[in-house]
Amino acid sequence: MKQESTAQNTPPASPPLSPAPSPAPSPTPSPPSQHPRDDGDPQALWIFGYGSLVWRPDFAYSDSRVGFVRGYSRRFWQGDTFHRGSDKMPGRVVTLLEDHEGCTWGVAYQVRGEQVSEALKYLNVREAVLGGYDTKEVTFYPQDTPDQPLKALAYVATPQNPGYLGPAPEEAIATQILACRGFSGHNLEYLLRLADFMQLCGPQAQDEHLAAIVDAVGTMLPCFCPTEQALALV
Ligand SMILES: N[C@@H](CCC(=O)N[C@@H](CS)C(=O)NCC(=O)O)C(=O)O
Repeated sequence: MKQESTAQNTPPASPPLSPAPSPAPSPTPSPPSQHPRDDGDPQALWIFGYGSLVWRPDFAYSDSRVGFVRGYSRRFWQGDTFHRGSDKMPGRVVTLLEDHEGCTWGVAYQVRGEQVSEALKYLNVREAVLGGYDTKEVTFYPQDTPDQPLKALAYVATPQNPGYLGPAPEEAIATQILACRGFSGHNLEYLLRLADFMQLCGPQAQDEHLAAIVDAVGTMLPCFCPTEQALALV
């Protein structure tokens, strides 16, 4: 799926949100040479998104593919006190859990030339500095060519990071999502945009954890009687 190499690219899921808040000066990310390279183009790098990167990459890329990674499941187990929550009310965002039976759908973005260092510099702030994520090499299977997998870089929040919240009943996660918002918007928007993307991927892309949280939110919303103050937060 060819994209113009501009930061205004619209990934296959839905148009990007308003630009992320301008990041604070970031520590120098690890040199790109340490990251998985595209065999076809050694200057290129694929970056796998499975959460907000699916609908708002906010970095320039040359190409994108919808597809999946095997051996991981997506879980709303990472706390977030910046993008979708606050120190007092941390939101919940996704990470990847190693799961032999797991399969997680998302979007891989190809960055080339100068895009590589720009993307890594930006993501280092958005994901690592502000989000507590670490980088990990994964094997990405494009939906259209699963027999031609790609090495890609993913940002994963491990249990060792201070923001990690870990497992909770889906109903509790839904309640937390309904109550939280941060600098990038309401946590509910994060959930529903991800659910929208999974809808677009078609029936072969299932995420029971995500679906259970969306169902729990749907059950709660009618009796979620926000106070005037709570409405002001949405
Ligand atoms: N690393 C995952 C999750 C990324 C994610 O959701 N990170 C949060 C940081 S806590 C973020 O960037 N949020 C921006 C937003 O919520 O719009 C991905 O590849 O999409």
